[in-house]
Amino acid sequence: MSEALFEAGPTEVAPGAVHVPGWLRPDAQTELVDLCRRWSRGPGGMLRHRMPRGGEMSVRMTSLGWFWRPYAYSRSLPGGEAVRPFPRILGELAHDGVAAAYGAPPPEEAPEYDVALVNFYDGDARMGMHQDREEEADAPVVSLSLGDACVFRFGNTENRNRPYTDVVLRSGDLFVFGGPSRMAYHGVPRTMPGTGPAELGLDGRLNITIRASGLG
Ligand SMILES: O=C(O)CCC(=O)C(=O)O
Ligand SMILES: [Fe+2]
Repeated sequence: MSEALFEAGPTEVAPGAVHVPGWLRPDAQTELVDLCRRWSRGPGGMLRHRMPRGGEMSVRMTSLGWFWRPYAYSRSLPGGEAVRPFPRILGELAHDGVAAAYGAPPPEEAPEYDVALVNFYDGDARMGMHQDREEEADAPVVSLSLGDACVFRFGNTENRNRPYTDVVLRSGDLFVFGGPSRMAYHGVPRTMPGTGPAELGLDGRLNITIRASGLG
């Protein structure tokens, strides 16, 4: 029997880390892929960042709201150009995503979502285990996946190693990590080329993480 016969609800992978499969309807996925294409054309474009030790990331990335590079945010792009403003739709998706994952929207006084990183993975791209720690606010990170599925490794807050849980993130899935899991190490050991919905017309995987920078 195919597992697709069962409509999976939210699953808590670790305290404060919740996976909601199939959260984005197909038309919302299409709209987001179109927006990602527009955002990736600039300013800034899709960059493969250089790591402090010299290697290049295999993932291509564009920043919205604040510019991220290993390992800091800045207000403008390296050339001095302004970063593309944080799109209102991503603020709404972050709010609704927190509500869907936790069963309650962010509290009134919660820090404002103001930055998003758009990651593009071709079939060979991956992301090593890391913490999202450049933010100064403790709001949950809201992650949306589009296109090819991937293995998302969600670990512990101590180090890059076990214990961790491997979760398959598919197109339209929501993953929220906050509270005791906000500083958990996580990464993408591999994608699964050719597994995205054909109608998206996307060769590869896009991931959008929406965050509160706390940088004001
Ligand atoms: O691609 C993903 O699912 C995770 C991306 C991520 O961890 C990040 O952008 O910091
Ligand atoms: Fe991350």
